[in-house]
Amino acid sequence: MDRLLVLVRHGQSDWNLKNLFTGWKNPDLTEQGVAEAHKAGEQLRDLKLSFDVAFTSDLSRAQKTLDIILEELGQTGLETFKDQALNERDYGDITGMNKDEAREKFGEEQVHIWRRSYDIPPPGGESLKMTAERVLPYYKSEILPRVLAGSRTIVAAHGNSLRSLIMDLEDLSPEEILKRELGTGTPIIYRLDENGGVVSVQDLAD
Ligand SMILES: O=C(O)[C@@H](CO)OP(=O)(O)O
Repeated sequence: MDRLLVLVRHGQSDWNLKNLFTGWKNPDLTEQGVAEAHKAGEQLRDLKLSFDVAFTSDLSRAQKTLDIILEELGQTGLETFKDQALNERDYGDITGMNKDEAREKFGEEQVHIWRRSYDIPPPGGESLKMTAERVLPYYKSEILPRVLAGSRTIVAAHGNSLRSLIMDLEDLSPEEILKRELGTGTPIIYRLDENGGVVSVQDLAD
């Protein structure tokens, strides 16, 4: 049985381009982001992959990325579940702030801690651990059972919601996940065993 799980971070958003903390805000894809989503779809098509079910967040940059990928695969109208459990990590009070300006104001180290520590949240926002605490229950109750039943599954979501899932899938330590950066619009292809363990992983960025 093909237990296929493809994860893809949305293409570049307007706020990625402007270098702003984005979180739960809802900027659109840039032209480059749209192009990245088309490329992701083409890459999956070249690998002759297709899907039985899709999952995405409540945010349009991820939904549009998924739509474009499905269009490239000739699979528009595929059964799709949208849920805010897959949303980006909430950046709280620093949402909308420029990342360079935040470094000037709060210091390089503090901003790095807010962006990449495991369990220290930015003020009023979510840490990666808190993000995992909503992503993983949703993954385990809604996504994984479908993958294990043989439904080929694609998940279009966000840098940090996917990092929290990858940490669990690949059994990474908080130190290891800190260093893991996900490219915009770049699919990662997993094949799972009957218990949900990873048999193989192929990051199309490599
Ligand atoms: O701004 C954000 O919401 C995220 C993803 O773009 O940024 P970071 O890389 O700081 O986690």
